[in-house]
Amino acid sequence: MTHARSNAKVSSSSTTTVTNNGSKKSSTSNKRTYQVDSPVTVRANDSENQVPQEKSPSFYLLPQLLQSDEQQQQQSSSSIAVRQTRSKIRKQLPFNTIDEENDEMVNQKSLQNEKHQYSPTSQLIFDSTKSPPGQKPRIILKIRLNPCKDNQEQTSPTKELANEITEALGTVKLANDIKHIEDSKSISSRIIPFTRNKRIQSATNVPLRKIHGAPLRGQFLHAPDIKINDVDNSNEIILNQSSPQPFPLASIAEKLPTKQIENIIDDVTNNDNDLGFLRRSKRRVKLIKYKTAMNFDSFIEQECEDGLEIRTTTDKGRGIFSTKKFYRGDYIVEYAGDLISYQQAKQRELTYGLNCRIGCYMYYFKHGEKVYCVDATDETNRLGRLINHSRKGCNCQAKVLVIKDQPRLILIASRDINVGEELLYDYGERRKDILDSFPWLNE
Ligand SMILES: C[S@@+](CC[C@H](N)C(=O)[O-])C[C@H]1O[C@@H](n2cnc3c(N)ncnc32)[C@H](O)[C@@H]1O
Repeated sequence: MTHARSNAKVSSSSTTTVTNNGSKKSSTSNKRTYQVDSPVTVRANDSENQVPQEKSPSFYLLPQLLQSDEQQQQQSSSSIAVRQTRSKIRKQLPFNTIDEENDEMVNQKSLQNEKHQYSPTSQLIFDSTKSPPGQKPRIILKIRLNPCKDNQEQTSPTKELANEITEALGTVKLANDIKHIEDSKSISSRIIPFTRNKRIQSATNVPLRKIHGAPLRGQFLHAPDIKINDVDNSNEIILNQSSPQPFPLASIAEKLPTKQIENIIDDVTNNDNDLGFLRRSKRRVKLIKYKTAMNFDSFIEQECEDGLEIRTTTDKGRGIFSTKKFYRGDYIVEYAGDLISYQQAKQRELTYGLNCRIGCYMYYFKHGEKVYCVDATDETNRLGRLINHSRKGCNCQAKVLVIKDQPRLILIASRDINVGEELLYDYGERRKDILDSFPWLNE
């Protein structure tokens, strides 16, 4: 980002609140309240119309996904094939998945009433098991609902959920074979990566869109701002010899460490002295391959800017403020703009430099061996470009995420952020002459 030019500051002392465009407000109508308290597992038969017991997480068989023994064996011998199959299936699901790499497909469904009194969440675990000889292999979609706090307005989630899945996938059959309950529990208890108080970020206002040909409902995209309660393990059953073994990858997944690859990207200004008077911020961008990258992918693809609003500040022009609580590690917003090469950016800088009214919205970063720039100079309705700088009091951090081979810049929360706080990140400028000229960069 260039700081040698003056910026288009909006100077106003009023505290105007401008919410982002209406699209963010759209799909909150589909809200319901459900409660399920004790995990009861139900599974397996072809009766389409039976509804699992009230207050029960349930298993659903996806018949169209059942494979032959031969296919199953082939898959067992090849983890790549397994991943491909799962990836294929994932694309058919009407909701996002996370943790794909670990062979676990956990989906979060947000179910909450309008006053946000309830925060039950279902987890959908995609569980492929190795079938015992003579039995058909199966793929199970398991839905587990966390208890909600209040007891009002309880309805059965399972039927509605089944309807929604059916709507999206075409054929889903409710499962009802109680005799396999213990096997299923054994499998699930080994596969479900329940983390204590794990929290999944919400973006409940994301409108209905189509991705991979399947409709995505807002509430399926991301779970609400809740903590997933500890699992009641009282019903956990230890896997016994006669139980079907968990799918190999699934059991390995438990032991896998979080796959986090961190590359501290060199300061791009280090090997670039030819910009002359056009100085750029020194930025250090962490490239992180998120284990939950799929989750962030959808935030980016849906242009999610939930929980943010523009306000005019007294001394920094416009700024972005939170309208909801963010937690450390949460996706905040994409620094959206034109992704251009270093050479193109140089050209644009020269043009912009001629006009002192153009502010600095160019974010340079190195990805792999290449230097890129996201040029957000054009006035758009995207909010990332309006986030101001703070060195000492920043609460966001820039990251590079690769989507479809393209580096994307996002800002995530570097600490918990309360409602009403201004979002700030460190522009990274450390050169003395620049800091002398723009003292606010030091603050
Ligand atoms: C990416 S823009 C941020 C949005 C900008 N405030 C606006 O109204 O368009 C960066 C510019 O905002 C201003 N800015 C950002 N952080 C600031 C700070 N801490 N103090 C003063 N000005 C700041 C500077 O003019 C900077 O060049």
